[in-house]
Amino acid sequence: MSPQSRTCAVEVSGLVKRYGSKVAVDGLDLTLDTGSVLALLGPNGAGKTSTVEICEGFRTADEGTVRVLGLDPRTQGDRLRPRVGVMPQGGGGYPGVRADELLSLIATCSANPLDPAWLLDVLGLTSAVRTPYKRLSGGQQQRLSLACALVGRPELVFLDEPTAGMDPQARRLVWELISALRSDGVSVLLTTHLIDEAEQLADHVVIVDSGRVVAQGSPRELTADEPDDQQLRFRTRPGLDTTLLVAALPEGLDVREPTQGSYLVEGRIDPQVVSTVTSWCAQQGVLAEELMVAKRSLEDVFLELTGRELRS
Ligand SMILES: Nc1ncnc2c1ncn2[C@@H]1O[C@H](COP(=O)(O)OP(=O)(O)OP(=O)(O)O)[C@@H](O)[C@H]1O
Repeated sequence: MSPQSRTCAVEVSGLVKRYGSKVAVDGLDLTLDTGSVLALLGPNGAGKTSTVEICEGFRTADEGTVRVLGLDPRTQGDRLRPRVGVMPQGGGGYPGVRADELLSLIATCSANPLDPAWLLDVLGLTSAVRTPYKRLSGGQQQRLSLACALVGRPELVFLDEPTAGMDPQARRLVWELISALRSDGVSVLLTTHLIDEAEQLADHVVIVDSGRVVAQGSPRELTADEPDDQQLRFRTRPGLDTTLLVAALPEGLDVREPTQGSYLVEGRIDPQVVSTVTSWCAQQGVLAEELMVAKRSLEDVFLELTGRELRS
């Protein structure tokens, strides 16, 4: 898409959100292109939900500007609501309401809703339609919440941790649905702390930590899928002196032991490098276990940028 024809579903600039002395969002910028999927990826407490809830109009920003479908969510919410779907974190249904009742109620608020029965079927909830909300499993509540976000045929959906608490099968189903939304031209802004979710779904990933953007780009850009930017990983006895290995490897390759017994060789990995590493291990009298060559993951990118693991 040329820059001229690019349109934005969400534009956030210089966003700041404070709770008392706590700065939850600290000058955050992001842009969601129309018809694409943006993943806001970060650890617990990074400021993802605060950002999304400001975009949804549920919270007020302390500083910065937010435009959603060209409108201000705080003052023009009435015009936005019919066009936007929201899946909040943690469900939010009334304890006694049945799945079909809740979805039908929300459908009546829309001018041209999807068929609730069809949507419940797509989301694998047909057997639970008459179950009260409080008796649904966490994963079923999540899927019902997603159905509520989608039943009004929104142009834009906000999904806050959409697959939290789901089993792998349900997670796969939701991923397929999000991909289908994208194919239909719906814009999606989702939050997640799951690397694979961001990698699988997102056109654009914004990595946040402590309320700030630490990196952003497509998953491919962020992991720099270049031949010179690979890793050879293996596990063996902790604390080996890698000086001789570094000397035996071609210039430009780096060897580290980031966690005990887990070794990383970084740079251009070719067959000769693999051979040198296994020979060195043999000289040390150790076996290189779980040896693999891979590109950098988003997890590695996060670790490099923040010095912490994403799940911490
Ligand atoms: N209503 C509130 N009052 C006070 N502090 C809050 C409030 N809401 C969030 N915070 C704090 O602001 C910071 C950012 O929280 P936020 O929920 O936006 O992050 P998050 O990235 O969505 O985290 P999670 O993945 O756990 O949902 C956290 O330190 C949190 O404790």
